[in-house]
Amino acid sequence: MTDSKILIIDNDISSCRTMERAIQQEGYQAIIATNEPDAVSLLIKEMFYLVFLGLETDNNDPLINIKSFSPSVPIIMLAHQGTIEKAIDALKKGAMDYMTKPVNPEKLKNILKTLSASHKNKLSSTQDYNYILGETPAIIEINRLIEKVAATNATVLITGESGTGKEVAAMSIHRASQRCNNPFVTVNCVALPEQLLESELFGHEKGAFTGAFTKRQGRFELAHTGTVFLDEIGDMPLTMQAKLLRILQEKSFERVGGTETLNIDVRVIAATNKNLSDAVMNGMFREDLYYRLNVIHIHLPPLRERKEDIPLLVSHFLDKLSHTYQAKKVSGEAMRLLYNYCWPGNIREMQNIIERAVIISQDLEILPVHLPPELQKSSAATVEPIIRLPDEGISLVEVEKQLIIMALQKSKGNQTKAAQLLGITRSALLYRTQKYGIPLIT
Ligand SMILES: Nc1ncnc2c1ncn2[C@@H]1O[C@H](COP(=O)(O)OP(=O)(O)OP(=O)(O)O)[C@@H](O)[C@H]1O
Repeated sequence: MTDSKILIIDNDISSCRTMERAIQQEGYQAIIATNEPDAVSLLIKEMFYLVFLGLETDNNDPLINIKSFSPSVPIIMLAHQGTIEKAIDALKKGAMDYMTKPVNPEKLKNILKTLSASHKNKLSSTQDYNYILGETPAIIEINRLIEKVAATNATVLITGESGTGKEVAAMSIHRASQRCNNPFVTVNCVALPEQLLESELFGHEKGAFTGAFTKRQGRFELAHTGTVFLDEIGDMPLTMQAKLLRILQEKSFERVGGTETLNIDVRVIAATNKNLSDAVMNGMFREDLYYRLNVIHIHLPPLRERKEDIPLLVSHFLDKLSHTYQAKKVSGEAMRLLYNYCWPGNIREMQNIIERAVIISQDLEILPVHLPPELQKSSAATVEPIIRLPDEGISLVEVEKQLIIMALQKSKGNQTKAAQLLGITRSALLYRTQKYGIPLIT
């Protein structure tokens, strides 16, 4: 079971064995990796409940490396008296906690008990919002869709601007599916040059090209019985698109330089922030592949189109950060700035801004001064008077009606754009048009 595996990464084998015994006594399975490459290949293949990371493996920041392969796994640093400062630094980079060596088995067991209790709490609180955190109608609908598609093996295409949570959605589908205890393997199609991407996806045989000293399994093979998440699919080179199409159609492939045909059972979820139908028209994306991928389409709206979720997301991030830093709350004025901002980097940007604010505020409260200048600017722009107040006064209802009509005219009747111009959701716009009897066709 996924939840029962704990990975120990440390080159101090006798310490690993002590930890292994304590872990087993608590009913978990311990897996030991004595070097970073072994650890990475385990992290690609399996999902772990927890990782212990010894600082002796520290050459090119293994913490960051592990987080890139397994972003959500909690990591506990193992530190010597002399390396405690480094361990504290690791906490700032996202490690959950640290233990000093020699490891005290009782302390280790306590950590496992605390984690298990907080895991149970987390599970009961995540049930409130199911998969994607949010209460706006669009997110409720997406969560329903995630639940439905999770029960199938259908290919899913997830679209949305950068930072809207496409990977979170893909992972949610995997976790809610029958494949949840099998691998979830991510490939970022834009991060790798074409030749490397091919070997990364399909693996290679020994001697397939200069530098291929050993046989290597590709991500599809590693994901057998699980899910492959192809991020930034819109940037996949055309030659690779043809090979991907074959995998989707025939569920088979050959390693680079190999003749043996391998059959695999994987579910494919792809994501892009590009407009794939435009790419098809421009000849940059294969039409047949587009239809193959687009069996189920999930579109994640940008944060500015679901502003009502902003306070909920802010408190979610504050809550998460309170495990590492002192618990803080956001002042009313700062919340207003957060609400008014247009969030071009979406939820990722919000997460960074809240983390920065939590770190720099000395107080228990986050104030406007702790937010970056662009948020203050956006607020100044929104308060700039755009409507003149006549001497005889004007009713607010009338102002709202006029603004809605202006937004619909400006967007040439496009409801999504009009809602964007007003900083409200499309359903909030439709509600208001109905309330005031404003016709939708302008
Ligand atoms: N609904 C959500 N609740 C909490 N955190 C979220 C949510 N959606 C996204 N995030 C967080 O926002 C960040 C960006 O999410 P993610 O990587 O899934 O976005 P993306 O759309 O795949 O971005 P990109 O296109 O740049 O790859 C992550 O740190 C993720 O944990």
